[in-house]
Formats: sequence, structure tokens, C-alpha cells
Amino acid sequence: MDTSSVQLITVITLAAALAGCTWALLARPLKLYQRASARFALTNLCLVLAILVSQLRTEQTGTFAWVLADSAFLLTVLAYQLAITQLFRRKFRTRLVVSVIGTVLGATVLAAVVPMSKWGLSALIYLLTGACLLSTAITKYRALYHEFTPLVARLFTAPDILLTGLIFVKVMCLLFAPEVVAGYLFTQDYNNTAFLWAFLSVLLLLNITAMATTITRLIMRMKFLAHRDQLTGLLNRRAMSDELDGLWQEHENQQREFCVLMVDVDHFKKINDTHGHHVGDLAIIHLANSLRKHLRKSDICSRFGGEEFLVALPETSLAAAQQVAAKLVINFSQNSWSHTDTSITVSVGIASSTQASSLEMLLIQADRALYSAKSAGRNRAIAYQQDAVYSLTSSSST
Ligand SMILES: Nc1nc2c(ncn2[C@@H]2O[C@H](COP(=O)(O)OP(=O)(O)OP(=O)(O)O)[C@@H](O)[C@H]2O)c(=O)[nH]1
Repeated sequence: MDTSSVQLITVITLAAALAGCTWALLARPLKLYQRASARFALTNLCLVLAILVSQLRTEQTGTFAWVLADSAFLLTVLAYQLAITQLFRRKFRTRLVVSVIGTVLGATVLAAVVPMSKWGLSALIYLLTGACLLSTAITKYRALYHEFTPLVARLFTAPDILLTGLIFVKVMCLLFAPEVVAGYLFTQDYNNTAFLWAFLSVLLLLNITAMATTITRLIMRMKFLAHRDQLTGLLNRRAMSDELDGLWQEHENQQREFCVLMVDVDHFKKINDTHGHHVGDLAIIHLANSLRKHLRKSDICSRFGGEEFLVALPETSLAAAQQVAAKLVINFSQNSWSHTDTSITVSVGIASSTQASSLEMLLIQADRALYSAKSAGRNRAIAYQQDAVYSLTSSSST
């Protein structure tokens, strides 16, 4: 092997060792996606071992030692698959892995009994390695596509596909022109520096994209926790205020009318006192789910306070908002809830952006309308009207 190949192999080993240490650091002291990070560290460690074992191999090496070096690369890809499935909380394909390992063991035992070309054996192991990497790339692509954008999915999966391509090229060479390859990946006979450069680049890209994905997921999680209500998953008060700011800007600049509904559970204290706080929590979750179900996708729903929800209806007139609110009230009062065997009723205050001079005033108006709905006997929706409020839906007071 020439000096430049030796130097490149040393650089690849050092890069993998460094990446392994970084992942170990994330897994242990930093506790960032602990399990996935530990598996990424293991992947890099397996790669270092695979390179070192391959270094000891020559054409005279016996079948078992020969297979060991190739299998180390296969194990590296399996560790990578484990890390990716753990990172994205996907199911690890145990059956596939067992059948891959079984095939390698079977072929090795067969090679010990029946004279078989070492090149053919290597081609088989590399083919399985490529197939496992391809399956990992598909899992990663689907997860990224689901969580981020198609562009991110394509960009972050490109290194995996590149490496799979390199492996399949290697398989073709081993099968159809072993004399052209004139040696083997990382063996002492091998001196293809172009392949080693490609391998080094892909190794770095794989670690960088995995790291970027891990950090982006963490940021997304933090954003989710900062903007969402823990119990219901709806927007929390802070996030809703941002949404309302945006709607109000549009209303001022483009005269786009929107309405808000302030929804409050009637006699919620009674549910807590009679059935316990836990059932009270379940009632809040039930209400959040019902709101989600009965509102349009474009409507913005939030948990504004304890048992109070604020809904924004973009591009909606007061008359339309009244209909939505009436539907909600009727739906809640007519459907009994399994945990209490009675219905949970709500009161709703409605206000339109066309009647308010500021966002604060809009919320005050919705709150006043809600207060009127409560005073008028609950289980109803009332819209705020300049100097008076009028009842929309009323049924027997609860
Ligand atoms: N279980 C549970 N209870 C909550 C939560 N947040 C607020 N509460 C309770 O909700 C109750 C609200 O009581 P009130 O403000 O008197 O309102 P209400 O009993 O619904 O009466 P009206 O609104 O006048 O119909 C309080 O007892 C709070 O402790 C929560 O997250 N979970």
C-alpha cells in the first residue's frame, strides 16, 4: 500500500474515533438523546475496529479472519441502523437483522466446507451491508420527511445513499472484475486513494447530518414545550398571544376581520370536587379534543387559563362566529361524557375585530360577553355588541 493510502486510512480512523468520542460525550455527561447518541458512538467505534481488523488482512488470510473484517463493516451499519431507529423512535427490524447475520454465518460455515471464492463471500457480505444501509436510509428519509420538510429529508439522507452507492459499486467490482479492483477495501493490497477520499467525505457527512438532525430535533422539542400546553397539547397563552398579534396586524393592514371565542367550562369546580382532580384533568383533555374536532384546520385553538380556552377564527364574520359558537355549545350540552355520565356544558363569549380598537380591547370584549353568558344562566354563547350583549343560544341553566 502506498504512503498516501496509509495516511488517508489513519485520517479516517482518527475521524471516526473523534466522532465516536463526541457522541459518547453527548450520551453521557450531556444526556442528549442518550440512547441514540450512545449507538452513534458505537457505530464509529465499530468502524474504527473494522478498519483496524482489515489492516491485518492479506490475500493469504484464512476464511474466518477474512469474513471477520467484512463482518465488522456489516456490524457498523447495523449499529448505525440501531442508532437511527432509536433517534426517530422507529421500530428496529430485528427479523431482518437476524436473517442477515444468519446468512453471513451460514455462508461462512459453507465456505469452510466447500471451496469458495473469498471475493464471492466478501461480495455477499457487502451486498447485505448495502441492503441494510439502504433500509436505514429509507427509515431516516421517512422520519425526516414526516418531521421536517422534503428538502431536509433529501439533503440529510444523501450521504447514506452515496455510501450505499459506493458499497454497491464495490460489490459489482468484486463480482465481475476482482482483478480490476486488485485488492480489497482497506487491505494491505489496496491503494485506491479516490475511494478512500470518498469514504472519508461520506463518513464526515454522515456524522454531521446525524448531529444536525439530533440538535434540530432538540430545538423543535424545546419550541414545542415552550408553545404548547402540557395537558392538552393545544397552544398555550404565550403562543396564542403571538398568533393574535399576527391576526391583529392583518386586520389593521388589510382589513381582514377575525373573531375570538372565549370558551369556559360551567361549574368545573363541581367536577373536581365530585370526581377528583384527575377526572377534572381528563375533562379538560376531552374539551380540548372536542374543540379540535369541531373547528376548521385554519382556526387557532389555545388553552388560555385553567378551564378556559381561547379560539381565534381567522377571516370570519361575527355572524359566522356566532354559528360556530352555537354549534359548540349545543354539541357539548347534548353529548354526555363517559367519566361523569352527564354532559359538560360550556359558556362562550364572542367578539369581532371590527368592533375593537385594539387587541387588548378585543379580549376584554370577549371576556365581558363570556361574563354575560355566565350571568344569563351558562350553557350559552353570547356575542359582544358595542353597548349591549345579546344571547344566541340558551338552554336550561345547569
Ligand atoms: N383538574 C383541574 N382543575 C383545574 C385546572 N385548572 C383549573 N382548575 C380548577 O378549575 C376550577 C375553576 O373554578 P371556577 O373559576 O370557580 O369556575 P367554575 O367552577 O367552572 O364555575 P363557572 O366558571 O362560574 O361556571 C378551580 O377549582 C380550579 O382549581 C386543571 O388543569 N385541572
